[in-house]
Amino acid sequence: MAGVAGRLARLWCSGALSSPLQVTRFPALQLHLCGPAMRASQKDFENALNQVKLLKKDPGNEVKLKLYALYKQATEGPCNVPKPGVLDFINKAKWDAWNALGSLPKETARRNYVDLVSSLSASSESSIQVTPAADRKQPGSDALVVTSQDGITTITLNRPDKKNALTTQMYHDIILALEAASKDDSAITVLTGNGDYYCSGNDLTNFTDIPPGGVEEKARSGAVLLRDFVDCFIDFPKPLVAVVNGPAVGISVTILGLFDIVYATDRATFHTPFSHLGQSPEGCSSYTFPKIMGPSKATEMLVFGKKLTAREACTQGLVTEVFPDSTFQKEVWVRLKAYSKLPPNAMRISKQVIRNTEKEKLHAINAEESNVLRERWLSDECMNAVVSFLSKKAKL
Ligand SMILES: CCCC/C=C/CC(=O)SCCNC(=O)CCNC(=O)[C@H](O)C(C)(C)COP(=O)(O)OP(=O)(O)OC[C@H]1O[C@@H](n2cnc3c(N)ncnc32)[C@H](O)[C@@H]1OP(=O)(O)O
Repeated sequence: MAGVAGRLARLWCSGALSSPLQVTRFPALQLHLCGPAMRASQKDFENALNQVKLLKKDPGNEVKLKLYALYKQATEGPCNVPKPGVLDFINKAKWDAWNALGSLPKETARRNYVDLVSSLSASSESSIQVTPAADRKQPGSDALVVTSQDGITTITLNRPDKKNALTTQMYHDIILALEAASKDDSAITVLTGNGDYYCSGNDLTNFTDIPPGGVEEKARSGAVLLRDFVDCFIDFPKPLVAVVNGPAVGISVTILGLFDIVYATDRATFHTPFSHLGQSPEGCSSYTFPKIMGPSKATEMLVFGKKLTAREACTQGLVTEVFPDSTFQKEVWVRLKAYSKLPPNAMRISKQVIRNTEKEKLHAINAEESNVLRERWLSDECMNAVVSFLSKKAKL
């Protein structure tokens, strides 16, 4: 059984158990009948499906099986598929869990799924808010989770096993999420990460997906994507807040100069090792960093790759405020919820007054940085650095 549990845990981590599993064997999680007044709406159910992706603690295999069974019952009804063979351990465990729900009505399964996820979230110390805006289209993959609640739209990088490195798909999804957030009824937008890292920057495996046009075409399309991505941050009309939950690397650091507020845990570090990687600064940092911290401190970071602690980054103006890691999530979300109740139009207009004079300049800088980086990506220095990382010879 330990072997099966281990394999299930690995499958869970890999996302292969697409939707998790509750059952009769666990009295603490008894299923209950509910009347119309206690119905879980489809929206509640979808929220719970999103919420489960953001659990900070692994809930364990038994709970995952319960989630799986409830999900299947809620979406497909009673189990009437053939029982897997005895040696097909994983599918048999899943089938047993689903089958144990018998003729439990779909609606009750849905309610129980929502309740179970809610109890798990309450005990997982996660203070990420996870109600999607009613009409928001969710990103194409689980690597980005967009939620909206209490006047705050939160975009969460959700690849904790890869330190939230940004894939090409994630850049596209963040662009779409920012466009949607700029038009939704939230007052504030937040970018944060799930897991121990905020973000480890560009996913270096992005460089391995070479199109038929070769590396030149790859560099060209990368530069266009980079420019579009950074343009969205330059133009974002509402207060934009980074909740930096852990170390930040590369482009996740450089774009902080385009945020309005940066809150960081004292566990966070800020690292832009562009020379080490044969690359050059992006995210308008060649302009914003010298402006924020003065040219020599900016040079230490952007040219020599000096890694800053959260407190150093705060002293130098890149970070607004640093919080102890133990109270970080609680303190930050209490603060943001209070800010989100301020009149939204006034906040938007005040941001414009502060930022608009710089916009044209920032767009020009973004275009220039993207062009320079396009050349850099074709350099031996950059290619060697990427190959070293991918062959596990080098790490920052
Ligand atoms: C189109 C726009 C382009 C914009 C360009 C932006 C430029 C940049 O962002 S430059 C910065 C690029 N980032 C890096 O160079 C970071 C590389 N990663 C590391 O050095 C280390 O992974 C780490 C210091 C971040 C963490 O080290 P740690 O020992 O704690 O964990 P690992 O075992 O190394 O990582 C776990 C897992 O995650 C994978 N991973 C982490 N970061 C990246 C990344 N940036 N790209 C691809 N993969 C990454 C790492 O390989 C591990 O994967 P496996 O478990 O499969 O080995």
